[in-house]
Amino acid sequence: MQISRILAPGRRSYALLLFTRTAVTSPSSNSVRIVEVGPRDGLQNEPKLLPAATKIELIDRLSKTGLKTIEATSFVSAKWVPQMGDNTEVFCGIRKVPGISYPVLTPNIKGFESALAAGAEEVAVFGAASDAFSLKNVNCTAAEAIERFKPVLKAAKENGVRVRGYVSTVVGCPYEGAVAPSAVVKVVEALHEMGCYEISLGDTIGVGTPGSMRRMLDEVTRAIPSEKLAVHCHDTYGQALSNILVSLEYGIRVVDSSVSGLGGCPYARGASGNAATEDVVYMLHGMGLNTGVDLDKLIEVGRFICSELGRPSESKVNRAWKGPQPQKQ
Ligand SMILES: CC(C)(COP(=O)([O-])OP(=O)([O-])OC[C@H]1O[C@@H](n2cnc3c(N)ncnc32)[C@H](O)[C@@H]1OP(=O)([O-])[O-])[C@@H](O)C(=O)NCCC(=O)NCCSC(=O)C[C@@](C)(O)CC(=O)[O-]
Repeated sequence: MQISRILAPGRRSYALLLFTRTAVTSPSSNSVRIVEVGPRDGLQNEPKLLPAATKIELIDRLSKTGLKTIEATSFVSAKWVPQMGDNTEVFCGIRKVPGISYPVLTPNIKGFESALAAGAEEVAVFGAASDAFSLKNVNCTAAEAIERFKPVLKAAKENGVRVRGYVSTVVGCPYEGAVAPSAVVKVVEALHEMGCYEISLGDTIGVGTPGSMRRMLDEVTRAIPSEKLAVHCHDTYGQALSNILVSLEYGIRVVDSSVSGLGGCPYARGASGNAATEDVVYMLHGMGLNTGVDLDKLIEVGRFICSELGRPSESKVNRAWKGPQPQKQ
């Protein structure tokens, strides 16, 4: 699979072409699951409080696009992230479609208990590979955050709730700069051992490049199988799609993205939105990979939320879209 590793650096573009062919012809690797993070990651940084009804409508519309995972909200402190203060109202207000998972973020047992009371069946804990970011984001070090997750994982197991894990700052930290792959491995292994069914690798501030992603993925995929991994690429430096392509090369088949590229982390200054879901889906479909997402419907949802927010879409595909492309005869 990782053809680039056996080719000289100058020949890596050929490697990607070869990889694309491999992916298209191998049925087992032909599908990619998109984790839509727009309603949570996309909106958490919005300075103006959005009505819960708009968030509910966004999620309900996303539920009709073919997406199978839609991160709905987070059960964090409203003092820290005011935009998520309506978590219970939003979570209870959405029309849950059978077959779609609606995970919510829970930083500690308090958040987990509130999420459980609201009826959550999947939660996500979020750690980081750098202490400085962790301290700003959740007010404790990376190692202390892992300790806070232990009771969450225990309670989740007792209640039949699935837990996803996040690792932020996997290639760069807004406060510490470049992050060593070994620091990422440490947190990934801890989350994996603790029982997270999947671990999402977050380039929180979008500074990664195919080079730094490869260096990080070389080590992480040696520690745990790529089937357990997802990528979460912000697009601050315009590298998100390239970085997602690299992760596909490593066998990763779960990609986080945000409709119309909404988002950013309130505790990572300068971070822009995630890779836009429309752009990711367009790229994957163009590679012959299946996402189950109806791009036309997704475009409409992107236009809906951007009109609610009063700004243009960050998705190039959404801005350019003129309807479905003609099919080859
Ligand atoms: C984690 C805490 C709560 C620690 O905050 P703390 O102040 O250290 O917490 P504490 O345990 O000392 O409690 C202080 C107060 O918060 C309350 N509290 C305590 N826990 C909760 C909770 N779960 N829900 C609601 N309230 C809570 C608690 O009850 C108490 O209330 P008070 O007595 O002052 O009235 C805080 O730092 C926090 O909420 N941080 C949120 C950070 C956040 O949401 N960041 C964005 C998400 S992460 C992200 O975007 C990155 C990601 C995932 O997308 C991947 C990537 O891009 O890299």
